[in-house]
Parts: sequence; C-alpha cells; structure tokens
Amino acid sequence: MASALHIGIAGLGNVGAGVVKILAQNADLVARRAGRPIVVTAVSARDRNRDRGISLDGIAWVDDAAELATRDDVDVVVELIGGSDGPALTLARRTLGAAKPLVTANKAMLAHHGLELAQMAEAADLPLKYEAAVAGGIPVIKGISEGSAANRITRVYGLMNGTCNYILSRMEAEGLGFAEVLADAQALGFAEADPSFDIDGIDTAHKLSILAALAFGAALDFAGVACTGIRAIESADIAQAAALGFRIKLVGLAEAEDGRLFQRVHPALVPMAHPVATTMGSLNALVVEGDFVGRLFFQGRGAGEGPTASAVVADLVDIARGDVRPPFVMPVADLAALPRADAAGRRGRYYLRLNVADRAGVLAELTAALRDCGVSIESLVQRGTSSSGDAMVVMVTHEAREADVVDSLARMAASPSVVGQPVMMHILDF
Ligand SMILES: NC(=O)c1ccc[n+]([C@@H]2O[C@H](COP(=O)([O-])OP(=O)(O)OC[C@H]3O[C@@H](n4cnc5c(N)ncnc54)[C@H](O)[C@@H]3O)[C@@H](O)[C@H]2O)c1
Ligand SMILES: N[C@@H](CCO)C(=O)O
Ligand code: NA
Repeated sequence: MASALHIGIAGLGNVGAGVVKILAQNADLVARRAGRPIVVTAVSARDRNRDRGISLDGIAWVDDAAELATRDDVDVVVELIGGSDGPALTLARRTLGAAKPLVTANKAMLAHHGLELAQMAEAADLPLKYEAAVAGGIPVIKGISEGSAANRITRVYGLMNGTCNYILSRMEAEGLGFAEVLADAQALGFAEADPSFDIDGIDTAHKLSILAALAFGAALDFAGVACTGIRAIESADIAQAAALGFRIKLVGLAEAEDGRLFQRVHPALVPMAHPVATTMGSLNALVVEGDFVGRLFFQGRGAGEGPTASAVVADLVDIARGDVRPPFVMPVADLAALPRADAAGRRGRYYLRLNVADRAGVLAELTAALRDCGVSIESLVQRGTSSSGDAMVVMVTHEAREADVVDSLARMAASPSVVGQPVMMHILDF
C-alpha cells in the first residue's frame, strides 16, 4: 500500500471530532478505498483540554491553525472552523498558497470567497473539496459534478437547512412555538453558531449559490440570492396550509433560464405528496433536474457530526486517489457571469394570509385590491375571531404574475382593517 496521506484538522467541534472518529473507527476500510492510510497528524482548536470523546494521542497540537498550512507533517488541510472570513479564510488561502489540497465544510466561506479559492486551487493544480458544505452527508456535490456531468441542468431546489426543517416539523407535529424548538436544534449540534443564519435563510442561500454555480456553470453569485426566512410563519399558517393540502418548507430554488440566473430562498407551500414535503425533521432533500437524466432526488442528513464528517472523509478519499478537478467542474474563467433574472414576471400560485379586524366590508376591501391587480382567487378561508378580536383570512390565488400579487398585497396591507404584516408564500408547483 502507498504511503499514508497525512492530514491536519483545524476545528474540533461537531464536524472535526466526527472526522477524527471516522478515521479511527473505519481506518482499514478507508485505507483500502483510498489506496493508502489516511492519518491525522496535527490538529488545532480553541480549547486544548475539552473532552471531545476522541483520542488525540500521537497527534500534534497547533495553537495557530494557519500553521497547519506549512507543517511538513501535513499533506492536506481540513478546515472545520467556520465563518466566512477570519481564521478559516486565512487558513484556506495559506493552505492553497503553500500548494496543499484543502477540504472544507464551510459554505459561508465558499459563498463569499469560493471563486477566489477555486482560482488559487486551479492555478496550482490542487484539489479544493467541499462535499460537506452543502447538505452535509448527502453526496449532492458529487451527484451534480460527477453523476450529472452529461446533463444540462435547468433547476435545482430543495431543503438545505436541517435547523429550519426541524423547527417547522416540530411546530407542525407539536404545535410548539419557534423559540422553544430552536433551542433543541442548537442542542442537537446542527444549528449555526449564529442561529439567524439558519432561520433567516442565509445558510440556505450560501448553499444554494454554491449549487447554482456547479449546476449551471455560472459564476457564483451569493449576493444575487433573494432571501426570506421562516420568522414570520405562525402555527396557524402551518395548520391552514395542511388544510389546503400543503406543508410549509424553507425552499432554496435556483433556475437558469434564457441565460439568466434566478436564485431564491423562501418559505413555500409544497404539495403533501411531493418528496420534498415528506422530508421531515432535520433531514435535507434536493431535487436536480437534468435534460437527459430527468428528476434526481437526494435525501438524507444534511447536518450533524456523523453525516457531515462522512462527507469530509469521502473528499479525503478522492484526494488520496489523486482526484484533481476544478472545484466548480469547469475552470473559473469558463464560468458564465449570468445576469440575474427578475422575479416580477414569474408566474405561480400564492398563499396569502392576513390578520384583519372582524367587521363588515373587510373581505370586500381585500377582494377589491386583488381584482384591481388582476389576481384571481382559487380559495378563501376566514377563520374565527382571536382573543384580540382579529380574524385570519387565508387565500390561495390562481396562477398570477408575481408583481401583481405583490402589488395587491401592498394595497391590502395599507388598509386600516389589516392588522400587522400580511404573509405571502409561494406554492411549489413542480
Ligand atoms: N455542524 C454541522 O452539522 C455542520 C454541517 C455542515 C457544515 N458545517 C460546517 O462545518 C464547520 C464546523 O462546524 P461545527 O458545527 O463543527 O462548528 P463548531 O462550532 O462545533 O466547531 C468549530 C471548532 O473550531 C474551533 N475554532 C474556532 N476558532 C478557531 C481558530 N481560530 N483556530 C482553530 N480552531 C478554531 C473551535 O474551537 C471548535 O473546535 C462550519 O463551517 C459549519 O458551517 C457544520
Ligand atoms: N446549520 C446547518 C448545518 C448544516 O450545514 C443546518 O441546520 O442545516
Ligand atoms: Na453534501
């Protein structure tokens, strides 16, 4: 067997400790698949004395993670610190600058600096691998870049944030409020350090922008992702959606159409029977549509120690086998800088929820706003009076132009009868 591949790991949190565990527990299996042993020789984290349930015997401890890049006993650096900039980015640049391969699970860093890092890797003919960064253990990066290489991909969408899916699933099953469930997600180890990245959709946007670049051969454009999270969703929305035959999910959607790139993260109503709707708890789900392969569906654990570390180790096996391909399939110079598609002209069905004063004439006001904007209603439900004296009106539109629905909602929101902010959600009809 060839000589061992020596790795240095920066960050020994959920994912880093998981990588050390897999490489210890499945050492023989991994060595046979990699053609050589994969051995951790050096690590760096903030707290040397924390009990992580792993043995660090015989492994060098490095206080400054950036040093891993230049140590002679490290062939490959695994960055598992997190954060788009700061020590993670410094380490990534130094590693590639020192002509060493890099593995990372850091979608925030890739969303912001992926093209720069990919260019560095390509220029030095080095692997830069990041299967763990999108949908954790689900091999969607490999699924797109290798398995779907024959296809023109026109659409990628799905659930890429375990925390949000977990929160929405428990809100539905147990009628719990948002904050109670978030604390549990944090305890389970898959919430981001800053949970607003999860619930405001930013984490999904990071991942979506990476997938879109890969799938469409487009220059990565994180700033072009329109993003709405799940803060405004109430248990009543979940119940109403269910009564209408839908489940609410935080969906990331990217499409390449007519040479334009559409990227959006938003809560959407997904028909109950759709495989995305039946993906519950912290599971992730992704759909990739290719012109020859058709619809591919990926489902599995997108977060957590074992699944995420599993993806990191798979990347290490590729590197041990000598796999050097451009991080975004094509050289960065060949990626198309696609203009952003405008959402205004998109057509679809929409869910609208308004809390209104329960008095005569209110419904007529609402329906007049819709009529004036040319939006037709498929169904309308008014639900009883709350303790505050408000009623909840839920409407589903027929297919309409998005700009017209937005316009009608703004008119309705301006009415003194409407209490608080109306909620508008897209219905996933594909
Ligand atoms: N947890 C998951 O389920 C999951 C899934 C996919 C991707 N990721 C990504 O993996 C990365 C790590 O996530 P995590 O959940 O393991 O985080 P974590 O907070 O559990 O661990 C981070 C580790 O980095 C260490 N660290 C912080 N600053 C450092 C520094 N300057 N030098 C060296 N070490 C430092 C900390 O001590 C800790 O050991 C992040 O980019 C995250 O987004 C996590
Ligand atoms: N915070 C992320 C971790 C995986 O990237 C999630 O909840 O899915
Ligand atoms: Na993955």
